[in-house]
Amino acid sequence: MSLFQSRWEELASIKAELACRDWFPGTSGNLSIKLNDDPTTILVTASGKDKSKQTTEDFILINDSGKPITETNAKVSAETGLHLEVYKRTNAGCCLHVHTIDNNIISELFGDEGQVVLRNQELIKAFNIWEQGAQISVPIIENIADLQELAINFGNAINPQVPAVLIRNHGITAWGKNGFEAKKHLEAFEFLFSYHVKLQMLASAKLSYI
Ligand SMILES: CSC[C@@H](O)[C@@H](O)C(=O)COP(=O)(O)O
Ligand SMILES: [Zn+2]
Repeated sequence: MSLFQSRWEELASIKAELACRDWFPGTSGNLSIKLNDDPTTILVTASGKDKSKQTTEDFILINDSGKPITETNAKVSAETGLHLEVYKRTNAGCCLHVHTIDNNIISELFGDEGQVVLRNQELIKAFNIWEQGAQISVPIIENIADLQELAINFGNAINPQVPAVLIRNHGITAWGKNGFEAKKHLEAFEFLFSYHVKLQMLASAKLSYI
């Protein structure tokens, strides 16, 4: 199997799994996986598609400027610029962007602080942080309509030690050195966000009964 085919299948399988979790509502979300460095080649999702469906036009091969390098009628993801920032600034091999209710609520709850600090959770070990009292701080940037400016702000917010950035009331972009690690990181962040949202809800429900 060629490298192109194996990366295509790897990304298609991640896409199918995330779709089963309902993480691509309303055609939202975009995914990418790197094939090569020097010159950089990346498979990225086509824009505006129903990401719960599998088609032969799901991914487009692009260069490090985001331009397709094979013949295609499809358009690259509107948020390709954000993926390129990740590949430029980290050792990522795969990058996943999803909109979920939990990541949107967390981004709004902590948006004014510009970060959310996650701590006291076993699953922090998914980020390869093993010490007692471990914590991880996820940057949060404002969502703006100008996607070029959004990509610049997103790139500036990247901390190579933390494999994700939240975009306020929009979604999360998480990455890893390969597809397996990117999905592991994304799932761990979403677990931690869901835990915090539910805990916060329980805390405020309890207060209102007192
Ligand atoms: C249809 S709402 C979502 C989009 O505006 C965007 O944020 C998104 O995640 C998907 O864009 P896409 O161009 O399909 O990759
Ligand atoms: Zn998006």
